[in-house]
Amino acid sequence: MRIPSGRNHMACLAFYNNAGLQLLLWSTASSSLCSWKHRIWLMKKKKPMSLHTTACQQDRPDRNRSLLSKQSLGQNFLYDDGYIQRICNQVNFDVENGGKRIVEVGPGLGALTRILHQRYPNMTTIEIDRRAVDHLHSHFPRLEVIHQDVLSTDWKALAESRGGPLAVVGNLPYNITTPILFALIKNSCHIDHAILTMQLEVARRITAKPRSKDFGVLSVFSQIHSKPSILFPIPPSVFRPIPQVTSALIRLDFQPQRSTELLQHVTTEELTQVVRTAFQQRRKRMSNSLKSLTTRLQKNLPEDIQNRRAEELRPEDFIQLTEYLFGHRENIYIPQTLK
Ligand SMILES: C[S@@+](CC[C@H](N)C(=O)[O-])C[C@H]1O[C@@H](n2cnc3c(N)ncnc32)[C@H](O)[C@@H]1O
Repeated sequence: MRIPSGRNHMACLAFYNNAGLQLLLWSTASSSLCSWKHRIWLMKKKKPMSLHTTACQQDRPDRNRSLLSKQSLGQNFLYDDGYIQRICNQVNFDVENGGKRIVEVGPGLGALTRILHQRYPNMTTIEIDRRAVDHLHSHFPRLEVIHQDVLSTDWKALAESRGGPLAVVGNLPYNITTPILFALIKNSCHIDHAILTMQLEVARRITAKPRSKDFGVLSVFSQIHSKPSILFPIPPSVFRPIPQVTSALIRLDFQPQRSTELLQHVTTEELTQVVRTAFQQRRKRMSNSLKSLTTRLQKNLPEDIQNRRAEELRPEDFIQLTEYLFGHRENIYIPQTLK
């Protein structure tokens, strides 16, 4: 096979994901000059590049080639400028203080940070990956980067040090999305709102209504503590490596006053026991699904509730049910939810 030396005839670009499966190849040359043989030869010759690398993009911090993504840290980096801009456009908070109360979770290579930090110079970021922390320090010397596991964040202390409830933003590591959400919910009085990228499937569970298949534990707790809404879906193609699932940007407006009022007679532990037990067998009648709990608490469910299923109750109904089961109220009235 004749190997052409036609580097000047074409510009071929190849980048692989970390499994070496994704390949994008394009050519600016005419098809006659850029034969498939030539392309394959170039692909073999070229060492696989790490993510985010093209010759013209090396000056962009979020197109850095030295940081290979780690699946274990849920590193699917945002790659599409249109979506990066759309996500950043949703953030509008604490402008007068340079965004002192904005916290980005998992900034990674800085796809969102690059834009947010320009507008909010006093924002804070929390990142676990040492390589990303070093990268951020070198590209954004004035950026506040906390090198730690977001799950060990003391949200109360952070909010107090930043002057009030926070706006938490970020493209979440998908492997720990649910624990992060529960940590935010638990600290909802220190968080004003959150704008987060996550799997569409999780976003649907957060916003699901009773009697839908997605309605469950996450829906109940998210909706007691916040007003959640899906802002827009995000296709897999805008991330590198490309994930297998569609994502979504979601906004949760925390409502600490409302949740404190709703939860004044029950503890979170009591509510958690009831909701989790009920949803363990979501299709069963409550007389069955809650049997272990009612036996232990020596309570009989009112007849009206016995035949209902967990997925038919609204979040506030679970609070009433918990109050009743733990002896904080005599009667309960749970209306039938509309189909
Ligand atoms: C989905 S990537 C998002 C990166 C970047 N924001 C973007 O959109 O391109 C998730 C980021 O969270 C970081 N991360 C993963 N687990 C973390 C944890 N427990 N605490 C803090 N950061 C974490 C990863 O290192 C990674 O940078």
